[in-house]
Amino acid sequence: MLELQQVSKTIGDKQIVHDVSFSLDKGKSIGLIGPNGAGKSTLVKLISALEKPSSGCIHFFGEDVQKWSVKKLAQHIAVLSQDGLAPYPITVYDAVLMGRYPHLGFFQREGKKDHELVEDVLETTGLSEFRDQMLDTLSGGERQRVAIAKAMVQHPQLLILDEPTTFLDIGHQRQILNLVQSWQKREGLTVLMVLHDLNLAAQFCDELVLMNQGEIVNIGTSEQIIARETLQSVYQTDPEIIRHPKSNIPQILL
Ligand SMILES: Nc1ncnc2c1ncn2[C@@H]1O[C@H](COP(=O)(O)OP(=O)(O)OP(=O)(O)O)[C@@H](O)[C@H]1O
Repeated sequence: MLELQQVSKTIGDKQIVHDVSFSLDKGKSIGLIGPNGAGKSTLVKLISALEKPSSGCIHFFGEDVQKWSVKKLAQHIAVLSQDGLAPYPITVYDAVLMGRYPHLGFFQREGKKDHELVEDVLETTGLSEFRDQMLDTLSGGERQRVAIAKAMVQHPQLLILDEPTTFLDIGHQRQILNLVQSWQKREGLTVLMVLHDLNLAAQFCDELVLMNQGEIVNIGTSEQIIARETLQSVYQTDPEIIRHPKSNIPQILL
């Protein structure tokens, strides 16, 4: 569904992303991990066509995303940044409804179906009680949930999340990732998320792509990637690897 072929990005004389190739199947989730400055956010900007690669190509269902209009991009790909939605003075309901805009025609107003969808999604995301509250009065965690709700009504095929848990407490981290995971399983959503927390990445992603210095170091399951030698060389630290008592997934103790 998503395929990157030898994608590179150079800014000035600095090569930020170098020769990156991987593919992502429909309905799967990939965790993009790696140390600070590895090139993860830059790669996300390239995939979501916010930036152009210097060389290589990115295909979505066989089409070059760089050639897509902004509207077509928004119909297929939703991107969530780490701080969620900007705190504009509009209600939660209106902010979520904006997720329908890419699907409306020129000058077309939202219809009954759009409003029903917003109601459903507010319910699913536990936001019904906030529907009339202004976005700029919400906490960071609540705003992040509104961003997920808006992405849900946008109905993308690919959801990209750049560090979605940065400003969230552990309860809300789990809540957001559970929401994304159940959406993925329910509707076959494809997910690409940048995560610094390797324990969450191991628990919530089907596959991990480990980057360092602009390049892919390794791609595999958490079993393959969350291994002492692999992490030691990339992160310059010596973590203990243990097993999650319930899921048996490898987890890191620093
Ligand atoms: N516009 C730019 N001009 C120059 N250098 C840039 C630019 N954008 C990114 N970089 C550099 O590219 C490298 C990769 O940045 P990027 O933000 O993609 O890394 P990252 O893996 O997301 O890092 P972090 O985990 O710290 O967010 C960094 O060294 C950064 O300074």
